[in-house]
Amino acid sequence: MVAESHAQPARVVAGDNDLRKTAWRETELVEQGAYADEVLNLVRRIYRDYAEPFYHCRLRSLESPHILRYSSGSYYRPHADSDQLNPDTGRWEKTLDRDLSLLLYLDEDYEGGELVFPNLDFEIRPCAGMLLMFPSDFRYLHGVRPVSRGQRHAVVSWCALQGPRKQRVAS
Ligand SMILES: O=C(O)CCC(=O)C(=O)O
Ligand SMILES: [Fe+2]
Repeated sequence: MVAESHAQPARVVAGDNDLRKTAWRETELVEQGAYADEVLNLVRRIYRDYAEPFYHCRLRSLESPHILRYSSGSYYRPHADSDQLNPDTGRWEKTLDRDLSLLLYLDEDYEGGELVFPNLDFEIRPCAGMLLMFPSDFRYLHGVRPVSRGQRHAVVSWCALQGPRKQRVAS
């Protein structure tokens, strides 16, 4: 599987049921309004209570979490959260200061929307309350299959870590 650069035209070339669309993603960003602080505190707590002891690391900085809404037809093509493929060299380059990615899922009642890790030959159907964390680099290329019914929401967050292990968190 070869990931493509972020610079993709928003043109649909295939049916709803696969990831062969040229737009990088089709998702909606949910306006968090008065809940933004609560979401940020929740995510900070998750990093502190789960990520730090598991990865033996310390948080350095945290981006404001996003909440993504996937309605029917929404999808996210395979991508790495911190790295981009340089089309000239064919090599992955770290372009964003992110070490760990966090996904927290909010819904049960939808179809499609599986999270796929093409390089790991692994996919999972998120359910409400499921928490996933993984290193943000190209080893953990991931994407979301099109949702075919209902709505799927995900809290998405990325953090940078302190210290020498920050470039590549052990899996
Ligand atoms: O919605 C998901 O399961 C993944 C979202 C994602 O990969 C991202 O926002 O970077
Ligand atoms: Fe991602």
